[in-house]
Amino acid sequence: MKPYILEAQDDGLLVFTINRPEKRNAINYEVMDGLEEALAKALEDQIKMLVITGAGDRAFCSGGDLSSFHQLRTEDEAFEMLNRMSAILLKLLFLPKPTVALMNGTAVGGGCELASACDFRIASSKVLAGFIQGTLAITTGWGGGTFLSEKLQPAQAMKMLMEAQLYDAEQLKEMGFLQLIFSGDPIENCRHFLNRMLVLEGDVLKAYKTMFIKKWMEAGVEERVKQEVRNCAVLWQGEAHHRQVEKFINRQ
Ligand SMILES: CC[C@@H](C(=O)O)C(=O)SCCNC(=O)CCNC(=O)[C@H](O)C(C)(C)COP(=O)(O)OP(=O)(O)OC[C@H]1O[C@@H](n2cnc3c(N)ncnc32)[C@H](O)[C@@H]1OP(=O)(O)O
Repeated sequence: MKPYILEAQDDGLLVFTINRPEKRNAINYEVMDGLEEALAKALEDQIKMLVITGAGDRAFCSGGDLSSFHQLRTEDEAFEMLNRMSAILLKLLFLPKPTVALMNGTAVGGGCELASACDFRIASSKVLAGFIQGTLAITTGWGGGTFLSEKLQPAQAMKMLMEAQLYDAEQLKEMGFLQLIFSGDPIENCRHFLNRMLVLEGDVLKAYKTMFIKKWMEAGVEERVKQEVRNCAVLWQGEAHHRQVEKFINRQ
């Protein structure tokens, strides 16, 4: 089974689906390859918007693939992976077209970082989501902390990062993380959410998005993400982090 699906639809939507439901759509290197492919495809003229979602109804994305990334022991090894994924998420943030995290299910850790890089987050009413990295004795390491601090009120962003817990859909909307809670078919609800935007010319959408990109560039987002990656890589090599990940991997 291919770990991702990329589908360009007639109305200009490009839909990227992480297709690892049995691993709760955890991100491994193949999913990263897929995201890079999607971001290149999204630049084509006929594409108006990019939607990112997960297969199945359990998870949007459970973050980094812990079995695979647990092999990375040192700061340098962690840095390489974190740096690659942060570059992907920066590209997503700076994509000159609107992007949507269509949260069909739970989003944990890096799954929330992926969602934070998108312009809109809409979620099924059953969703739980949170930046639980703190419980693994690391911080966000893909740029998500920086993105969140640009998108939420500072105190809300800080609370979400520092509490390192999962919240339900109502709480996420209240905090400003979600723009819409839906029940029923995710893609139908996503189309409904995007209806009015999709009828506009692609150049209009692009011009508005560019205004925000300029703001983020002026706010030094790129440099702040680099610092976030470096900080996380240092924590990654600590014993406390490896111990917590082993606990998850070896749980019964
Ligand atoms: C590494 C980057 C870092 C960052 O920079 O942000 C992070 O992403 S840190 C966060 C890493 N993610 C996690 O800690 C989440 C771990 N997973 C869970 O807490 C739960 O699985 C879930 C996401 C809440 C879903 O729970 P549930 O629906 O009950 O499913 P299971 O727990 O039974 O899992 C089913 C299956 O999937 C495997 N799985 C789940 N998440 C991951 C993951 N992140 N990496 C690898 N594999 C994962 C889990 O091991 C089960 O597999 P099997 O035992 O083989 O069935």
